[in-house]
Amino acid sequence: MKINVIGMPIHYGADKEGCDFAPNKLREMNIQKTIENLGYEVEDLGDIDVVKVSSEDKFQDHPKMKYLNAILDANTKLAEMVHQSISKGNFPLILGGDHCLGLGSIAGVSTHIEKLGVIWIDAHGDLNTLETSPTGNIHGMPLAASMGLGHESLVNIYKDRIKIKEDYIVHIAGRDLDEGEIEILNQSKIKAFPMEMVKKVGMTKIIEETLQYLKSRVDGIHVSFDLDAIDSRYVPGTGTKVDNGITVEEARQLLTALASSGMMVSLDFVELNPLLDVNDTTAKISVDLLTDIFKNLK
Ligand SMILES: NC(=[NH2+])NCCC[C@H](N)C(=O)O
Ligand SMILES: [Mn+2]
Ligand SMILES: [Mn+2]
Repeated sequence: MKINVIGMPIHYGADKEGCDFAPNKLREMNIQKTIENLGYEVEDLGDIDVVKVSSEDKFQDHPKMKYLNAILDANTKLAEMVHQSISKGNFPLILGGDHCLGLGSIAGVSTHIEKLGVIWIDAHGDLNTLETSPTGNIHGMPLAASMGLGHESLVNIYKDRIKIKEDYIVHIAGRDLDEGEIEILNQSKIKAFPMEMVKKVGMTKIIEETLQYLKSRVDGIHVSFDLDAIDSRYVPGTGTKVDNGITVEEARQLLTALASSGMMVSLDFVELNPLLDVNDTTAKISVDLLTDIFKNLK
């Protein structure tokens, strides 16, 4: 299997500079060589071209969603690139960038797999719509949009249709959801394993239940990993840190188990912010986790 690295240097969804530097940071840290050394052929498809918008103009396209058109444009290009990658039988590794890129990656993967499962690993819900969002930051909206909730421009990005079925979604490590997101989650068919449940039953059990749940329902799984799922004390280099999260070891256990399930078809690795990082701690954790994922990928 060939791996395609796709860089998405975007920070508009977070409205905070820094995560746009992450794809190149990971390249500098030899992510390609590291994966090649595991025996894979790796082709880096480069970066998605993200148009420049001045921060004064963030609300120019919509009064409640920041940088809307630039985000739609970049994610449409990302969706096409992911689509091409999977068409060739390759595995797309999408390096963020902020989590708005889930819009594009899921749109691209979902053109190939009718019953697409999504595992969203995140302290946040990313289940806001423009009505519920307290910030107008689009990185808080991609999961809702992918299942058909929110502004139609986000929902219908790339292809005019809903991208994933609610009951094919598993959410893990949530602990900082906005009021409106809690309502959306409770009314949805998403299978959620919030942080308190991870603490109570342990990661081994969460992995077992996640895979058991999805195996009978879906034909392939897209994993969307937000670094802030990890406890704030271990990951200084991410933009919306939350305490009481999973440990680095738990993240490794989860990601390697998903990789070895034989069902993972694509991966988002998002919200690394090199400008906030301390001595490259978070960048090193990122390379380390990615290495272990590809060591175990089946
Ligand atoms: N991908 C993320 N880190 N999302 C953080 C979202 C934070 C908050 N819920 C918002 O909508 O603004
Ligand atoms: Mn997120
Ligand atoms: Mn998050």
